[in-house]
Amino acid sequence: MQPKTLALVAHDHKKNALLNWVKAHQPTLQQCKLVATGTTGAMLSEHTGLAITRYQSGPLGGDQQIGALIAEGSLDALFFFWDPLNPAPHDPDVKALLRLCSVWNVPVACNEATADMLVTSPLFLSADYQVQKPQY
Ligand SMILES: O=C(CO)COP(=O)(O)O
Repeated sequence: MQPKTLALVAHDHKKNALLNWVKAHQPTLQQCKLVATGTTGAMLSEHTGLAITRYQSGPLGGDQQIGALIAEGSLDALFFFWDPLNPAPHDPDVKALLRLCSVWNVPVACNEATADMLVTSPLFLSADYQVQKPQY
């Protein structure tokens, strides 16, 4: 069974929240393949030592690169602590990424509470469980 591939993304005002969340769940997360947008990935690996594949920074296309993983069926879940209180210049990319999660039935957590539930879910963690991809 392949390890699950998880994407970790946070806007600047949410990066500390994501770091704290990652530290709290590090034993589980280190069994997964982790990918992230550029600045988020650099910050998380610097402070946790986790191996994280980094894509471009979000405003430079990183959200779209993670979206491409979704479209090719290579992502098992997205943890995206986006900032509801500050506008992002690449808001269309943010919306597109969240939209693809709905299109492809990819679990997505946008805050700590949902992220806690997803990453501790026996269903999600079970080796046999595969998210059902819709047929188009
Ligand atoms: O902007 C982002 C997501 O939309 C995150 O990008 P960074 O991880 O490069 O800050």
